[in-house]
Amino acid sequence: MNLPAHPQRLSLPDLPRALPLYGSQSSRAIEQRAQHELGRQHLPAHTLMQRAGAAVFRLSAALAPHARRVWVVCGGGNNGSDGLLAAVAWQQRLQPLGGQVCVTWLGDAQRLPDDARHAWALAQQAGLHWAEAPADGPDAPDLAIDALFGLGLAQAVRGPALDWIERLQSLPCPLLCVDLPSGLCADHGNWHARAAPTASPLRHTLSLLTLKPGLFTHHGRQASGQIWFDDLGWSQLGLAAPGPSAWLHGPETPHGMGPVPSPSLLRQRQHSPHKGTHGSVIVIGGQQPGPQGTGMTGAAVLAARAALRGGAGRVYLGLLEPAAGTAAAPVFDPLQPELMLRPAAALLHDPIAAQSVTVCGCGGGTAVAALLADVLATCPRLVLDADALNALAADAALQAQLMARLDRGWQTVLTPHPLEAARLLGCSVAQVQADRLGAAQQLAERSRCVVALKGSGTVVAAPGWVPSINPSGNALLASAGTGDVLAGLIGALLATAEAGLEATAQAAAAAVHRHGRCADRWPSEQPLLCASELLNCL
Ligand SMILES: NC(=O)C1=CN([C@@H]2O[C@H](COP(=O)(O)OP(=O)(O)OC[C@H]3O[C@@H](n4cnc5c(N)ncnc54)[C@H](O)[C@@H]3O)[C@@H](O)[C@H]2O)[C@@H](O)CC1
Ligand SMILES: Nc1ncnc2c1ncn2[C@@H]1O[C@H](COP(=O)(O)OP(=O)(O)O)[C@@H](O)[C@H]1O
Repeated sequence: MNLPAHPQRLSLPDLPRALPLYGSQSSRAIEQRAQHELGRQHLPAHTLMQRAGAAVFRLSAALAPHARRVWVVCGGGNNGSDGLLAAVAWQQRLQPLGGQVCVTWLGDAQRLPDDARHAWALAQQAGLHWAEAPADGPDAPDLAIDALFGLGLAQAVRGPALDWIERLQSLPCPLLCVDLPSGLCADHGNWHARAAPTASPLRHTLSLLTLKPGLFTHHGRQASGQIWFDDLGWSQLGLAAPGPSAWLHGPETPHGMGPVPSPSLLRQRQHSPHKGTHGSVIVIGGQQPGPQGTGMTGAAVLAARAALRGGAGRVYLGLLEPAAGTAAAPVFDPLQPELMLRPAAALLHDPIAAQSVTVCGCGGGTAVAALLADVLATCPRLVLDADALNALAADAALQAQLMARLDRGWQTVLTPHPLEAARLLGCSVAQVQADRLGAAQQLAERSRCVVALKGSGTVVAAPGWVPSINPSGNALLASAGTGDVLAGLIGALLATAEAGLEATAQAAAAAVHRHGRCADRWPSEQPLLCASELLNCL
């Protein structure tokens, strides 16, 4: 048998290059092409499945080399057949050692696809031990393989599989999920069983033939654990793949352009830059305390500081006017005196606005709505965040103004979290989360903007392009103010980017990646990362 190359450990977040992701439909098309080509080359029937089974066995043996009691849970489709072949290989290994493989099988022997029938026959010959559940106590499994459902999971799981999935995901031993964790939707990262699994360092997923987008967004990262990839020899077949459903962001950009130079690289290359070389950023936001005492000045300050730390040469902070009878705006930021504070309206009417990137909305409250038409009309390069997005969602005239910006060659980046995206799309948060790639793309097409839909696996989309999923970041970022830091950082990277939609999308994706990587590099002994600490890592 032609053995596949070793499974490759995906070292997130720093991939050497962007990786194509294929949803269930394109994965099946790729499988068909591979099967056809293998047949044309006169390789034996079931070669692909044999390779998949061998890859599962090999990786599981590497993860748990001393395992003696292996529980393999198999479904009645081809995911299950990969599991059955791995179970047979484990049986051959463990028999002389006195160990045991226990197989739980959910299938109908009368209605099996071709590959699965073959695997079933091999499993019968091997004399595996079949049971509804593994032993408990001292004989409990020390390795488990989840081969219940993969690409074929069509709807919410019902019946005994629900209990098996729950049990698999909570075992105190290493678990290898075949292709996808059973319960996870390959296309969207939705969870179709009971409660989505909590994170576990014992969990691994080996994605076969293709990498699927659902592994990297919504519930995907948490449910999959460490992700591995084996292309089952696809790259050696020399066949053209269909266009990817999405990209997993890497240093080579997803849309075929060269790498985006970071401001620090620019500085290294040039000897005599001046502050103008590194671009200017204006931050507009920070509603100040009104008569009720509520204010959000800090959000705009975070964004402005992030723009500075992100490499912008000059940063202006335009705080929204205080309401009559309330305290005057601060005149400078004592912790970051480099920031230049001006009233927001004055900045908008200064020629600086035409030459800068404007980040608008952080902590903007209700006050930002009054300025938004002016911002859309005067700022050629714009990042809209938070309350600017909410104001936009509530006003059709502003939306029309936003859409028209691209005709002037003006670029806009929208940075919604799922609730803001739902408001903009006129749907529910659940609908956004159920198809994050689709929601981001729809919003990008509708608004004619670059969109960064935030959350686990932030999606960056632009009109007419294949979206990308960001592989960096973690739940440490789930705290107030980290989004403001991201908005400021996008502003900084845009300030030195080329003009045009592609360069804008690249800069946004690069900023999202850098922001997430700070959280990934945060020392594990420090359990909390607040937004102002995040600033120090940019
Ligand atoms: N396409 C590929 O990329 C390759 C696929 N292989 C494996 O084959 C898998 C795809 O095989 P299949 O198409 O047979 O799909 P699966 O094996 O993932 O699932 C299909 C089976 O699950 C049942 N099922 C689906 N949803 C259910 C639900 N909600 N509740 C209960 N039962 C449900 C179906 O009736 C069917 O019996 C991949 O995930 C992978 O593991 C590998 O063998 C080789 C390459
Ligand atoms: N679980 C998570 N995994 C990765 N990134 C996350 C997670 N939760 C939040 N984030 C990131 O944290 C930031 C939060 O932004 P946002 O919701 O706008 O917060 P705020 O408005 O309080 O600043 C976004 O960049 C988002 O992608």
